This record gives sequence, structure tokens and C-alpha cells, in this order.
Amino acid sequence: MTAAETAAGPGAAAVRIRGLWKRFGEQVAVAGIDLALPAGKFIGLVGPNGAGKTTTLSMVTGLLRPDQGTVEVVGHDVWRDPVEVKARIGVLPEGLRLFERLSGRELLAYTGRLRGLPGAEVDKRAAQLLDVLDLAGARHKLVIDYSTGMRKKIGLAAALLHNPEVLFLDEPFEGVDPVSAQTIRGVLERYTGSGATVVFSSHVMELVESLCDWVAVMAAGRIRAHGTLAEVRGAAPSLQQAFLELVGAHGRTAGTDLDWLGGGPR
Ligand SMILES: Nc1ncnc2c1ncn2[C@@H]1O[C@H](COP(=O)(O)OP(=O)(O)OP(=O)(O)O)[C@@H](O)[C@H]1O
Repeated sequence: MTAAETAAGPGAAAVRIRGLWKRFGEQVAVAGIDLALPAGKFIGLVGPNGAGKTTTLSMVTGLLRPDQGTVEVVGHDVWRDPVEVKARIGVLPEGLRLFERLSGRELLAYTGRLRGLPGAEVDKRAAQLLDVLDLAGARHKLVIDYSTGMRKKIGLAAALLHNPEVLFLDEPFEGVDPVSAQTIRGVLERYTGSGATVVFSSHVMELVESLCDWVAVMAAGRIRAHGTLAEVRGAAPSLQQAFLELVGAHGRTAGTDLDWLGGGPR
């Protein structure tokens, strides 16, 4: 039995979302989502810009209070039981703010102590994560001097340090070079292989198609389709094609509206 199954029961949902709504003034960002994300899977949340992915992940991880609805993570209510939930999850949010005046090594040491891990265990895990994520050579460099990709990797290391049951990643591959992407991917595959759950948002369909077992497609604050990759893809030749049909962008082209672009008067 896997770690996730032990906590939530075999075949249980790692995350259960019921009737979730969020409005910002007139703008409805999330319009009543009901979704059960299966435990032990690599789950992709995909959708066009402004679909509501970040807002949803923020509500699911306890960073943003919903207007309506509930979220349970491994059987605990995110808003009634926040300490239980936060001990069991790791989060790499969009636009992650890190303590930039610490070195990578110090940041992990600090994160480990905040998580209540013993010092020797933090040292061991931090050294291994820095090594696997190819940051060992930069461990004494201040985070402020890290590149975008290095920041993603140190953020991922901090999110994994306490060995969470569910890991939430908002656009983890954005700004990451192909070599680092491959490294991150290897770490995540190993992590889900041990029974943990990864939920990540992305626009990159090829990536989602190659990584995920399970997908939820979001557009205009609603879930348009969800299920295994094969279920969501249906008869479409690729996830990209299925996605374009689901979000209603099928056949949309730049058309004649931009007839001045690349030709005509300057
Ligand atoms: N703090 C906020 N105040 C006002 N509107 C917001 C706020 N956060 C999000 N929105 C709006 O809610 C909608 C959903 O935004 P969200 O960031 O969740 O989308 P997304 O799917 O993550 O988009 P992207 O892929 O572009 O990051 C958008 O219309 C956005 O403008």
C-alpha cells in the first residue's frame, strides 16, 4: 500500500473539491468546480490564460479563501484543518517569493526547521536534493543571484524536503531549460512512483501528455473535461487537439485581421 493510500484509504481521492467559487469584483475566476483528484497519480491541470488554474490551486493549497465551496486534501478540510493539510502538502506557487538573502543551502536548512525536521535529517535531505537537482555547486550562492530555472529548482527542493503526500506545482517548467526540465521530471517521476500525488498546472500540452496519468481541462472558471489521459483525449489525435476543441479555440487563426502584419504599409 502506498503512502497516499495509507493516509486516505485505497483508491481514495488525494484532493476533493466541492462547489468551489471565487469572484474578484465582477470577474468570476472559478465558477463552481467539483472534482476528485485520484491519489498516487501525476495530474495535469491545463487551461488557457485566465482559465482560473492559479486561483484554483491557491484555494486548494490554503493560500486564498474561496467565496463558496470546500476542499479536502488527503481527508482533511483545507480551511477547517489547515495545520493538518499544510503538514501533508508541498507547494511551488506561481511567482514564488523566496528568502533571497539566504544561500540555497541555508534556505533548505530554514525550511526544514520550519517543518520540524531534525537537523541531521535536514542536512541529509538537503544535500541529496541539491545534488539531484544539480544545485550542489551553487549551494553557497545567495538565492537572489540564482537564475529563473535555479529558483524553480530550489523552490521544488523546499517543497519536497518534508516528503509531502501531495505536491502542488504552478507552472513548474516555465523558464526552465531542457536539461533542468529533464532533471525535475526525473525527480517527480520517482516521487509519484513511490505513491505520492503531483498536481501541476501547465499550458504545454506535449509535456502534460508525456508526464500525466490524469488530466483536468479548465476554461473560463469551469472544468470542461477530466479523467485519464485517454479519456480526455478521446478520438482526437493529440491532447493539444482535444484541448483546442474543448476550450473552443478550434480553427481560430490570426485570419485577415492582421493583414498589415509582415506586409503592407509600415
Ligand atoms: N487578485 C486578482 N484580482 C482580480 N482578478 C484576478 C485576480 N487573480 C486572478 N484574477 C482573474 O481571475 C481570472 C483567472 O485567473 P488565474 O490567474 O487563476 O488564471 P490562470 O488559468 O492561472 O491563467 P494563466 O495561465 O494566464 O496563469 C483571470 O480573469 C484573472 O484576471
